[in-house]
Amino acid sequence: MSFGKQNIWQDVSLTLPAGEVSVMLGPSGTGKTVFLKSLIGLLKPQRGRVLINGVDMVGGRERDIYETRKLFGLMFQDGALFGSMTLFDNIAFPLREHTRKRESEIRRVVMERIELVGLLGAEGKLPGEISGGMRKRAGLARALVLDPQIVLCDEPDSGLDPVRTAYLSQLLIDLNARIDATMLIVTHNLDIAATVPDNMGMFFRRELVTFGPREVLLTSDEPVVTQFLAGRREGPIGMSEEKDAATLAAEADSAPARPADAPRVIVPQLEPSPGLPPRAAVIRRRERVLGMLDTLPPAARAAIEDTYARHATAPTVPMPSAGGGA
Ligand SMILES: Nc1ncnc2c1ncn2[C@@H]1O[C@H](COP(=O)(O)OP(=O)(O)OP(=O)(O)O)[C@@H](O)[C@H]1O
Repeated sequence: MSFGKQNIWQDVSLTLPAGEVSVMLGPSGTGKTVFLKSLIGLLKPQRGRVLINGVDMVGGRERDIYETRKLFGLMFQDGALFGSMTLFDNIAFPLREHTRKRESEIRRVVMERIELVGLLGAEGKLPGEISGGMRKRAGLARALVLDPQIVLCDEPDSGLDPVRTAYLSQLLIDLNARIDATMLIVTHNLDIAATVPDNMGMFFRRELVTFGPREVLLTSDEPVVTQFLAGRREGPIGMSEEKDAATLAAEADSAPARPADAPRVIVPQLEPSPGLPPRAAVIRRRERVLGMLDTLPPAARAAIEDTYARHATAPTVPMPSAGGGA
């Protein structure tokens, strides 16, 4: 994928596991948003394919691409709401644009989604009258009105405080339990990364460094991954994305010795709130991941075996249900 002479990334190859939640990490400017836009055919890489239900979103017929786009729910960074419309009208917008549903049916769907994201009572407000967290949840509600099979969220946490981010994490997992959609979340938030996804990937140096079960990235020894997860200055990621070899060497000389291979603790993944159905993705993922164990690095394998050995008895991670006025 390039813009003029600027190469953003290349050789990106992955399959998003159906119905599972995946998170994409990577320093700023590595092309994560460009990647999301490529998935829906809004940006077209010079080479390669993006197959969604057999339709190539890069080289396919525009008509097919247009139809396939309806499978997606998109939540962009700022919620991308129309400032002059109430939350209700904002959330109803895709239904009015893309369907011939009657107003009474639109009202039913919109109110259901508003309840899902914990915004009941705020439907008559304008985007400017509510907090950033509420705007994000409204953006999520709007992404859900057309019953998407694939949900793409671009930095849903940006600008949220840690508590709101925790609510949002729970909301994303609850959503997956309810609608069983394939979800891809781009985030810089390490708490979301640690607790939400089934799978994780990372962009760096114009490529996809890794993509696979969460345990692979969370136990990875790749310097770029460990630096990112620890939020350290020392490492290959610099202020303008990449450090040169001389800076790295100087850093290595002056760096205090780090404790040798301190065991990495993998935080348990969030479970749906009480009262919700279990996530269908969990069962599918278990089979898929156990089937690929032999291909994974030893640390990831051990972590996965450990997770599944404890899973039957593991307590759920208690989180309050998403609600309240973020
Ligand atoms: N339509 C476009 N035309 C030209 N350049 C673009 C376009 N869209 C994105 N870029 C460039 O592509 C690069 C990657 O941008 P992108 O927004 O995908 O990064 P990102 O990884 O999502 O960053 P961040 O984490 O900061 O949001 C940037 O250098 C950006 O300027």
